[in-house]
Amino acid sequence: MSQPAVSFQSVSKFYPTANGQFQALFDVNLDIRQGEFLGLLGPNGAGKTSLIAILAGLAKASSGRVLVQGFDVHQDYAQARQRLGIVPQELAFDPFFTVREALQFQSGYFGIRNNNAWIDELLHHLGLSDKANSNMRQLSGGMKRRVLVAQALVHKPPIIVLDEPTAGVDVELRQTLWHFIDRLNREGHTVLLTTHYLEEAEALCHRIAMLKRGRIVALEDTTSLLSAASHSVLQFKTDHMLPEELMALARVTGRVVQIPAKEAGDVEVLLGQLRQAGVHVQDMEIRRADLEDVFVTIMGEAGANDA
Ligand SMILES: Nc1ncnc2c1ncn2[C@@H]1O[C@H](COP(=O)(O)OP(=O)(O)OP(=O)(O)O)[C@@H](O)[C@H]1O
Repeated sequence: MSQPAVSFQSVSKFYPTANGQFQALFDVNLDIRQGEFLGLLGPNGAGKTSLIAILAGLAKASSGRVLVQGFDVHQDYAQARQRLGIVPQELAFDPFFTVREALQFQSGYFGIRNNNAWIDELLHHLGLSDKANSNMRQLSGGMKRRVLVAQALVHKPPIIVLDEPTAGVDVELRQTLWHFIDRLNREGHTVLLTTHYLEEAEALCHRIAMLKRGRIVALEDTTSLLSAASHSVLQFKTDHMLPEELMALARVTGRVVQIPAKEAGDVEVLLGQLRQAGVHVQDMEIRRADLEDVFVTIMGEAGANDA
């Protein structure tokens, strides 16, 4: 098998806190294959940002190591960093640069001169061509986010790392971004994505890693993960309170209730329970489990005893 694009090897991370050491990552092992699109999912505080900060060389693992195409992110920092394009969560720019200057500056950081042809292509694909000469401070938040993506890609990195790139951005940018990233992935770039938008992960990622309280609790092809979750979901709307035994199983968002059902017989039982409790059900449907259902199930099961 060829060398992984990224290899996390027994990575642990402790943070000093007022109450002593806090362990954020526990012996994480994860290989990202060359050319794959891997989704790293986990609830708030699971350790995703810590893992990416270690990969980016911004934080040091307390133990273990991370290799980028065989280069250690600490010992061989420059070679590892050159291979990574990291789109960070937060927006930080020099407000006096124009968009093009910011991208030229970033190219210079990687020792690349005369990068204008690729910069033009990036601007075009990210819908920024008409902003090339605008000052960074004149751009909206969504436009700045596009520049962050362009900056991460100026040196055509083989590995693209996106840390919640679509948090709080509009549908148009999401579509532009995914179209472009998907194309780069098909051209051979490896992509690591963290996101809380499970629909995006389901649509884009070949493989999903799930992290819970600093441990990998699932690592599987997206399709196997979905087909292994053989259950269906009974979904309906209601204005009534559910009986306690169903409340424990259900995912409730406003008026929408979703309850896992393994077989057709279960649906009948559930409907019987609802009728008996006087719960009036509207817009009922039975659908296949999606990644969000799988995520909720795995997060509920995994490490339930180590809280
Ligand atoms: N500098 C720090 N000092 C102490 N604890 C920290 C520090 N950075 C992170 N943590 C803790 O480590 C754990 C993992 O945090 P991390 O930011 O990596 O999670 P995350 O999965 O990225 O979460 P989110 O989805 O909210 O961004 C959390 O419990 C967090 O409080």
